[in-house]
Amino acid sequence: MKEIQKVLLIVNPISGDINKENIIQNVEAEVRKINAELTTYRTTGENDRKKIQNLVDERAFDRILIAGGDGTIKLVAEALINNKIPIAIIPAGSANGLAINLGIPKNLKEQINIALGNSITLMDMLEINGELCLHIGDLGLNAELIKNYEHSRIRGKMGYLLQSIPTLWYSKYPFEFEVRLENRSFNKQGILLAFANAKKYGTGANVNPKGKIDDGIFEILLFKNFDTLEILKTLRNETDVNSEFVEIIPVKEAKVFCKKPVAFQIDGEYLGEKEEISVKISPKKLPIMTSKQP
Ligand SMILES: Nc1ncnc2c1ncn2[C@@H]1O[C@H](COP(=O)(O)OP(=O)(O)OP(=O)(O)O)[C@@H](O)[C@H]1O
Repeated sequence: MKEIQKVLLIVNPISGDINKENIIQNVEAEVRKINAELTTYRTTGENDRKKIQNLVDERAFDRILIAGGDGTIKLVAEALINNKIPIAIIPAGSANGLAINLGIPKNLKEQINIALGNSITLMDMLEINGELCLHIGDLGLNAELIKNYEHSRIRGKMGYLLQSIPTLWYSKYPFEFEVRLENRSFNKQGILLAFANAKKYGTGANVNPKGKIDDGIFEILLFKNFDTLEILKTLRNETDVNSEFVEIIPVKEAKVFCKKPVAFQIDGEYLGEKEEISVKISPKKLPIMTSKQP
C-alpha cells in the first residue's frame, strides 16, 4: 500500500459533549511519527460539507480521520461520495453506531493505529429516499422514541428509558406496512420496520445477526407486535434480539408504503413522518478503516 503523506483530521467540537483536545494531540503525535502532514478541520455546523469538499479538492489527502458521531461521519461520507479516499473513525459522538458495528476498540491509541493502518473495508451504503444511511434506518416505535428523546433534557440511556413510557402511551402502533420487493409484495403489521446494513443498533443491541457491511445486501427487519416493552428493552441494551420478535428478509432493493404517516429515522436522526420509503443498497461505496475485515 502507498505510504500515507497527507492526513486530514475532521473534528466535531460539540459531538458527544466530549473535549477533543486529547484526541487531536494524540493524532498529531502519531501522524508526526510516520512523517506525514496533518491538516485539522473543526466543523462549525454551517456549510461544513462544502468546506470539506473544497479542502479535499485543494490538497490530495490520502487518509481522512473523523472524530465525531454518526452525524459527522455521514456529513464526511456525503462530501466524499465517489472520491475514494479511505476514512477512519475516532468515535466521539453520543451513540457511535457505525464504530460499534465496525468493532472499533475503546482505546484511543488502538483507534489511531487502525486509522493509520492498512486494513480497508469497502463498505456498502444504503440510500433511503435519496438520503445516505450508514447502518440503520427505521419506521415506527424506535423513530418515535428518538423524536421524543431529542426533545428531552435527559441524555444517555436514562433519557431513552424515561421516554419509553410516554412514547408507548402516545404511539399509534401497530403500524400497517406494504412491502414491495423485486419479485413479490406483502402486507405486514408491526411496531417497527428497519432497514439494516449492519448487525447492531447504536446501543449495541444485536438486531441483525446476519448483517454484513460489505455483502451487497441489506436486511428488512420487521418487529412484530409481540411484547413491546420487551422489544424496547432489547433495543436499548447490549443483548441479542429474541428471534421470536423479529422477521428478517435479506434484499437489495425495497419499497415500503404505510397506511398512515409513520415516524422515520436514519442513523439516530429523526426525519419526520413518512408514508413511502424507497431503499436500495449501493455496494462497496465507502472505503473505511477497520481492525480486520468485519
Ligand atoms: N461547531 C459546531 N457547533 C454546533 N453544532 C455543530 C458543530 N459542528 C457540528 N455540529 C452539528 O453536530 C451534529 C452532528 O453530531 P454527531 O452526530 O456527530 O454527534 P452526536 O450527535 O453527539 O453523536 P451520535 O450521532 O453518535 O449520537 C450535526 O447536526 C452538526 O450540524
